Amino acid sequence: MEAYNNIGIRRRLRRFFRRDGRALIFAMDHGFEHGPTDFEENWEHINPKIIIRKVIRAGIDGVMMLPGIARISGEELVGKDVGLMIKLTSKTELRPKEEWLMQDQLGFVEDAIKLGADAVAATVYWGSPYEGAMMRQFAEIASYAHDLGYPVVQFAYPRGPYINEKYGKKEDYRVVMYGARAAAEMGADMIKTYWTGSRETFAKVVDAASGVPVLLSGGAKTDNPLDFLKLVWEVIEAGGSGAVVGRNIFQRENPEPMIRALLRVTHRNEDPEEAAKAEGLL
Ligand SMILES: O=C(COP(=O)(O)O)[C@@H](O)[C@H](O)[C@H](O)COP(=O)(O)O
Repeated sequence: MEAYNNIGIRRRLRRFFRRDGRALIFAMDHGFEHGPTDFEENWEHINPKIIIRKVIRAGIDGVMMLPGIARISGEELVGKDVGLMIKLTSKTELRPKEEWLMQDQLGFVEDAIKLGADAVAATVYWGSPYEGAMMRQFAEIASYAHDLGYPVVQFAYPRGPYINEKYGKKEDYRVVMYGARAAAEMGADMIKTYWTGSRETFAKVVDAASGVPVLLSGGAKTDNPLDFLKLVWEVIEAGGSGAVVGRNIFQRENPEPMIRALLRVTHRNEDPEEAAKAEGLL
């Protein structure tokens, strides 16, 4: 059993990562996690079928979404060479603010498998008063998924009152590094986390994960596409394994050139300015 499920995990992880060990993954959980207003900049992308068609056409390596979005846009993914990651925890911003530090389970590993997932994902807010509940939730998802040969991705986000008190912000490299390390120690197969502000500090986060791939969590859309390309370039230079990007893709009217430029930076180590020029972004 052990040998079988290990092979399953490795094969399924490769559906996201190219031979260079890097991946560009499109994130579309915002309608739930931030609310549909995130799509107002480019309203047609509220329809997952439309944006998923575009990101696949541009050559994205993988997509990440909640179970219902995978159900709605499922046809777009059939027969396509793209990894599917289903996220099984979330929270809305409608709940009382004191509970924003918790993500709850909204689906099950079996649901993700039925939808054709290649990996499942769950968030842990390291430093939250609900940290223990999210650890338990992650452990249950991981134990079940690993038994069946499915990789598990942790969105390892430091977030909580003591972090702000002690370090000033959740992006301080010491706490991002701590979260990534905790995710690796829990048995995550891939880690998604925040930018720490510099290549040197992000490299320490990568070191702390000790071989578990660390991907950037994109963040808010930058006005200038070049700024975001530069950020992803820094991640790659720091030893990061790529990026999981939502708003910098779906909030752009024409996301395909941006995706192609991101792929150039991620997989060809292309200079961000050259990549932007090549795709007509400058
Ligand atoms: O993790 C998320 C939210 O994080 P957040 O609480 O906004 O820090 C997701 O909704 C997104 O998948 C993630 O932020 C990646 O999308 P972008 O940040 O690139 O839009």
